[in-house]
Amino acid sequence: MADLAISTQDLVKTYGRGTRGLAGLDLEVRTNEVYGYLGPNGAGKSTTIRILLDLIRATSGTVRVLGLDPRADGVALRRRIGYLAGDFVVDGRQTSRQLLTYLGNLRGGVPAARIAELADRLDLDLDRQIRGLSKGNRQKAGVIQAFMHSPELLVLDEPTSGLDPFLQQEFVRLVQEAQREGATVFMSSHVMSEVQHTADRVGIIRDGRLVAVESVESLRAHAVRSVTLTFDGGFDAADFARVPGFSDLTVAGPTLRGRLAGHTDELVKAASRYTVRDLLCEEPDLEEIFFHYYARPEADHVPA
Ligand SMILES: Nc1ncnc2c1ncn2[C@@H]1O[C@H](COP(=O)(O)OP(=O)(O)OP(=O)(O)O)[C@@H](O)[C@H]1O
Repeated sequence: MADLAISTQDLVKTYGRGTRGLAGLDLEVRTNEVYGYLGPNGAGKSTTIRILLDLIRATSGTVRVLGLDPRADGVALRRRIGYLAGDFVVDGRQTSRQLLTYLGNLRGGVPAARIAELADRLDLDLDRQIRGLSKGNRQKAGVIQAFMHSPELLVLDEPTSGLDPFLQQEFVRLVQEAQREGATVFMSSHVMSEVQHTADRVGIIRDGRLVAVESVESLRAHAVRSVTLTFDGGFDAADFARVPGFSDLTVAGPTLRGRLAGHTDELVKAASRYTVRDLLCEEPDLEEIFFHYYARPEADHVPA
C-alpha cells in the first residue's frame, strides 16, 4: 500500500537452535510518520531492522519497504534509506570527513556544505581519525551519514545512545526537519523518553511480537501526572476528592498532592475557588505506561 512506508506480515525469524528473534510480527509504518519502536533488550528490535535492510533474512513472512521487497530490491532501496546501525562500526583509520564523503558519493553525491553543516550542529570535528573518537563522537558520525542525503526513509537503531542531552535535542530537531521534508522515520529505542519528543506513534515489541501500538498523544492523555497545589488560606480537600481522575490525595498544611489521570480542566476549576499560590503538574511519566504493557502478558495489539 502506497501510504505505508514499511509493512510486515507474520514475520518470523528463528536463529539456530530455535532461538526466536521474531515470532509473527505485523508492523505498519505510515508514510511520513515518526514511529518509535520500543522494547526491552532482546525483544527483537534489531532483528526487525536488519530484515528491513536485508542484512539478514526472515525465516518466513513478508516485508515491504517503500513498496519494494528488500530481498529483491535491496540495492535500489539502500539509496532511498538512511540507516544507522545499533553497532555503527567503520574503518577507524579514516577521518569522519573521508568516511562521510565516501558514503555520500556512494549515494549519488552529498554536498560538502551539507556534511559540514550537520557536523557543526552536532559539534563533530570532521578531521579527526574515527578510531580516536569517543563513542559519542562516533555516534555523531553515524547520525550524520544517516541524515545527510535526505533519504525518504530513516531507519535508526537506538540513535541517541551515547549522545549527551544537548545533542539529543539537536537530534530531535533533525528528525523533525526530516519529517517536515516528507521523510518517514522508524526509530528503535528501549527508552520511552527518547522517542516521546519526536514520535507520532509508538509500537511496543515484546518477545518478537508487537503487543501495542499507540499514538503518543493518546499515551499522554492516559498518562498519570503528579500534581501539587499550594494554597493561600484554607481549602477543603473534599472539593478535590470529587474531581474525576484525581486520586491518592494527601494534605500537608497548605499543600495538596495527588495523581491525575486524563485532563486537568476539572482540577483547575476546583482549584479556582481558592487562592492558588503554586501549582506543579509533572510531565506524564510515559515510561510508567510503557512498563504497564510488559506487566500484562496477555496484552493485545491495540490499533492506534
Ligand atoms: N545472531 C544471532 N544469533 C542467535 N540469536 C540471536 C542473534 N541475534 C539476535 N538473537 C536473539 O534474538 C532475540 C532478539 O534480539 P534482538 O537483537 O533483535 O533484540 P533487540 O530488541 O534489538 O535488543 P537490544 O536492545 O539488546 O539490541 C534475542 O533473544 C537474541 O538473543
